[in-house]
Amino acid sequence: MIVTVTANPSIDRTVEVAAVTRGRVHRAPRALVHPGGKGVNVSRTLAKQGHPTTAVLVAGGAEGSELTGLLAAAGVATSRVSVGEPVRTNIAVAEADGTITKFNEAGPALSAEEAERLLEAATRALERGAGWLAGCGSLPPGMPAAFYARLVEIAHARGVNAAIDSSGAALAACLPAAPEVVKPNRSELAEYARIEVRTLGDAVKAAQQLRDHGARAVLASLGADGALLVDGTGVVHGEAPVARVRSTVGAGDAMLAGFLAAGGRGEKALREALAWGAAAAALPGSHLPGPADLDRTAVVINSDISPDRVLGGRGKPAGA
Ligand SMILES: Nc1ncnc2c1ncn2[C@@H]1O[C@H](COP(=O)(O)OP(=O)(O)O)[C@@H](O)[C@H]1O
Ligand SMILES: O=P(O)(O)OC[C@H]1O[C@](O)(COP(=O)(O)O)[C@@H](O)[C@@H]1O
Repeated sequence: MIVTVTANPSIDRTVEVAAVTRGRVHRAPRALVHPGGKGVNVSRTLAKQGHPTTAVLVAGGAEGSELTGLLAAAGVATSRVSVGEPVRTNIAVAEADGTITKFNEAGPALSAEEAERLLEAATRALERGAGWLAGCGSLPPGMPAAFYARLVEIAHARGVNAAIDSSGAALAACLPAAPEVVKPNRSELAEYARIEVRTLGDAVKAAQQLRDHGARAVLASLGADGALLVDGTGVVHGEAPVARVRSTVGAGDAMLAGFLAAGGRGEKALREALAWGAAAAALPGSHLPGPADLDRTAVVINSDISPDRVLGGRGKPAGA
């Protein structure tokens, strides 16, 4: 069982347009509406793949009921903490060339009492039996940055492994609690290490800093350049090309879901993570992959990593 915790879930709306021109009205033929938030997406992917999961989340207002209704319809078990303010809506604009522009609301502020109830709900879910706890996404305004550190401590006190996917102060603050894995993307690596992450070597350096400050392993997602796994045994890089990228919204969440479903450590889990992340990138909106969407044969693992490989390009050395 994998328990996910989402302190700041969302309703995700994706509108598809041919191309964006700033300052113009765009008529979108359709909008896709999905339950959102990083932990919610990890649980949605696991459920779709037939893996036991419970999504612990805060959900207020009519939007909160819509969110839990959508999750029930998708067969995702939830533990809902009702709060005063309504769930946020996040908008993604998908252009025909694969460019995604996202507008994420800050989300409703939680009171200290609501934050405590979320931790209690997570604790109860773990006590029903879990191998992993995944704490994912931004924290709502006013939530102490130490929230994820407390979640990791709650997991460890019950012999449960902890994975954290967050950014900024919330990511930094969880490290002393020694989560088994953190999952930054390229910009989160750069923000944490305060360096420009231009090459694979830069990404490895930034990931090492996260390990130096407490993370046991770093699963760093690098968009079209795949992902790095940096742990106590070394560094592995892998990738899985996607013929047509439809929407990368949720790709990082699907990737973390694959990693945890495959045991949460080592090259075998990295392979699964890459297959699930690539499958999500090939699907529109926040659609997440089921078993039939996975192509494990597309995954390539590079044990000898090329530190000069420029990210965002296709293998060109830095300065070339
Ligand atoms: N353009 C792409 N081509 C192939 N795989 C992709 C692409 N974009 C994302 N992915 C897959 O999804 C994972 C997560 O994407 P990324 O954008 O790095 O994370 P996040 O969604 O957390 O920002 C990547 O590590 C990769 O496996
Ligand atoms: O909590 P944050 O950082 O605002 O992110 C929330 C958004 O991230 C998502 O979970 C997608 O995540 P990724 O694109 O990083 O995989 C959306 O469903 C949601 O709108």
